[in-house]
Amino acid sequence: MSEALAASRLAFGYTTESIVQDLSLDVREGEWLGIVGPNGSGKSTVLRMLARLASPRSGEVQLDGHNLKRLSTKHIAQRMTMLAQVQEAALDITVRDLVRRGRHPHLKWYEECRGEQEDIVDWALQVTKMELLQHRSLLMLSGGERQRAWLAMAMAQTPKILLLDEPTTYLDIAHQLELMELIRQLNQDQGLTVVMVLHDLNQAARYCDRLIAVKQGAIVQEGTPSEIFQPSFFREVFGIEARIFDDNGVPVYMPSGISPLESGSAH
Ligand SMILES: Nc1ncnc2c1ncn2[C@@H]1O[C@H](COP(=O)(O)OP(=O)(O)OP(=O)(O)O)[C@@H](O)[C@H]1O
Repeated sequence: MSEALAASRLAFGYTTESIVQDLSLDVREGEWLGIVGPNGSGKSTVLRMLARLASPRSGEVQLDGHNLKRLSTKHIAQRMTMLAQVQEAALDITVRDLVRRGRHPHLKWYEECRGEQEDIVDWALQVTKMELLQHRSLLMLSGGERQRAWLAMAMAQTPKILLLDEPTTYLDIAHQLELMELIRQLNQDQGLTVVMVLHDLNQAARYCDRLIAVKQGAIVQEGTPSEIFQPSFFREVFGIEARIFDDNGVPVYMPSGISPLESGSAH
């Protein structure tokens, strides 16, 4: 399997203080990679660098073997899209118009979104279950509905690589599972490469092929969910004690308390 994205020796900081240091990772084509770690550890920053929304102080990201810095925005948008953690303030446009924006990278400047393009918009609305709300303004949606509208836009972009930052935050449990199942379907049927920051570690273990744990701007552990889910992982990365169970081959953890030694030092 070839690499869809490769980051080498990334460093980032807003001030002289480092937020990310010497971080390298590869994302294979068709893989579902989960990024986990405590609050403020640098997960969103890493994702933003992979999407070229943040420029590394040093190091580089390659998309399909090409330095991201040298690719056009349009080329990148045809290959990859990112659904950010907190969407910008709601716009007064309809859900359908938002989703149509997902087609822009695939249109010539003079082309309008119609015909086959509109079929893709219909498909994106359908798979995200937003058909009934498509004529509603974004201003008149709940947080979860708005989240799904942005996901529909990302789907309409028909990316090969989807980057998501805690996409389930505003969703109730049924919509969380629907979203994860939808992404699984796209991942398995269409080979969509997925990189996802997730706080729910049990969901991460259930869906991701591989996990990387980030702490203080560096990768501290990496492996399949079964390799990663050990009491020492929860203690060292999150500062908690946990028991691990097996649910038909999927590891599941149950927290039992704050680790005495790690207490207060997880962040
Ligand atoms: N605009 C900014 N200016 C200065 N520092 C920032 C800025 N944005 C983020 N940071 C800091 O960078 C660090 C990493 O933030 P980042 O959002 O990448 O963490 P995260 O692991 O995604 O956190 P969370 O799980 O809370 O979403 C944090 O310490 C945060 O306070």
